[in-house]
Amino acid sequence: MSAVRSPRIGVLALQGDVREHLAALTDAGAEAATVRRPAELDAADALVIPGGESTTMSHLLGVLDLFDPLRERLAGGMPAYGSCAGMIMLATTILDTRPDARHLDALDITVRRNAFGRQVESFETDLEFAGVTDRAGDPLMRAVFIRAPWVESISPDVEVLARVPQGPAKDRIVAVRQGNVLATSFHPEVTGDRRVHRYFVDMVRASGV
Ligand SMILES: NC(=O)CC[C@H](N)C(=O)O
Repeated sequence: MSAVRSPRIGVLALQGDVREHLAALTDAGAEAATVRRPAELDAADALVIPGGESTTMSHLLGVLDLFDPLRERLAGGMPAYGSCAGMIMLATTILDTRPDARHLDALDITVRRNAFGRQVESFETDLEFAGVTDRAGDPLMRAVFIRAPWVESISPDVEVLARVPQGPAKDRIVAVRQGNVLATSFHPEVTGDRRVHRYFVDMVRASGV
């Protein structure tokens, strides 16, 4: 009899905080590995798409022959978590992007790129994250936003997990989930708080992959 194995979670390693996501996933109980080639995607049960520049990421996915296989895996229900540019890549509709940028259509939301504008391009705030900070004794979550998108609108089967708590962007949606797909406008990999990665690893386990 074999023990239940840890989920194998790939981190798309084209741009962004790849090492930080690998470390956070390992801390959260997953086996984590970089994904740069189709065979590495095949070997993963689930995928994290880090931040970066979504238009560049879209281009690189095409160059590396990853775009179509990734779209297919997502359409087949592979769990995925996108942070910042990763959220943009997963969405169905992007505002303020380049006409030639492609995206993965896995999350039925409209996202606005660089939505917070110049004055608050990068900022941090403490927020409520549904299913995480509302458990007894769990503190608010520190969220770091870097030229981040926000979610402008969602379809009815998308669950809102977090909103901006105060300031000019108060109540804007910054974390969502639809089935096996999770996305945050902010970067939990940089704070040392592993709760979002644990939430995702739990999602992957529950998906039965
Ligand atoms: N930190 C980030 O991932 C920024 C996202 C970037 N502004 C984009 O549009 O893709």
